[in-house]
Amino acid sequence: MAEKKALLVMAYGTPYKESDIEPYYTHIRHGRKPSEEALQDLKDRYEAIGGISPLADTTERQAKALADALNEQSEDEFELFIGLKHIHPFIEDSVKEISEAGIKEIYSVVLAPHYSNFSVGSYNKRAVEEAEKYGITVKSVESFYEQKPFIDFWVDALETTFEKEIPADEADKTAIVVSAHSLPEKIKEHNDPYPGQLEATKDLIQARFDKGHYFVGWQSEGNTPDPWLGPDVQDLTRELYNEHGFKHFVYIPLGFVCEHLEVLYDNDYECKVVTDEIGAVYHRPAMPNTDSRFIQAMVNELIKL
Ligand SMILES: CC1=C(CCC(=O)O)c2cc3nc(cc4[nH]c(cc5[nH]c(cc1n2)c(C)c5CCC(=O)O)c(CCC(=O)O)c4C)C(CCC(=O)O)=C3C
Ligand SMILES: [Fe+2]
Repeated sequence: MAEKKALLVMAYGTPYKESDIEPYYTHIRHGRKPSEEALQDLKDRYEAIGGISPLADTTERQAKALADALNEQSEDEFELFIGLKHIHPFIEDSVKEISEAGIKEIYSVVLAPHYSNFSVGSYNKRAVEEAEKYGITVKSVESFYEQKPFIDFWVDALETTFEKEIPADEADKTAIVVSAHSLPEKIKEHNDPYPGQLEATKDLIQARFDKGHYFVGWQSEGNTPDPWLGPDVQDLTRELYNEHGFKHFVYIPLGFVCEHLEVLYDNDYECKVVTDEIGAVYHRPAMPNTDSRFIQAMVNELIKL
């Protein structure tokens, strides 16, 4: 039998308890402490979604579902390790653990569908740099947004939303807002594939579900002076209402893979403030979480490596 391999599932990470918020935020800011005001603002947002984020638990369930599906479908045997970007277990800690387990080959995937040098690229780089210290090889999934089961998931989510929540004669008065986490606009200078991949995801979904009107937006931009990719989903909502008078807004934040702060606050609270203000109806289908189609999209990419 072939030697056991490591499946390294990487994700953003979230505070486990309130006292983790400050070190977590400091890590996101590359070691610079946030101001008291910015820290309080983040604490208030976690408080507004119920104290802490469901992300830690969901990441674990997603990783386990992925490892199970991969082990069922692959001839190789994979042992699961989780490595996080901004809190323990950090990516480097997990790679060290893999070396201590005597495993020589890592297959890695980030729980994010699109590739940017700034996001998925930086996770992969951290894994590779640490693995090199131990003579471990790393093969990485770079993206999975094009995978048919991933598109199936979102097409089905839209079909269900239109069927259950939007009267047939109002489908034409509906905006579908496709979004991902914004990144600094300067990524475009280096031909980063991220904006094009979000646009392509929209096209793949639209080719299979052609009700409503599609728009691409960006959300959750950081608090820095440099310009970020836009339009921001809140501004876009207002603009679309002013131009077209849409009655329904369906948000599909498909750059994310589960309900967490960015979805529960930036969409479900902030975008809803705008739809309430203009008198339109807010819709946000459930996120993939452990849906088997989402899991299969990642399995298909891992098996190709
Ligand atoms: C591309 C990208 C993804 C998607 C891909 C991936 O998943 O990797 C993502 C996901 C997430 N981002 C998250 C949380 C945060 N991101 C922040 C700040 C930032 N994110 C950035 C990028 C991304 N972030 C950037 C460029 C910054 C600015 C940093 C700077 O200052 O240069 C901040 C600081 C405060 C604020 O700005 O809100 C927080 C709290 C959570 C966890 C939510 C939870 O706990 O439920 C998740 C899944
Ligand atoms: Fe973030």
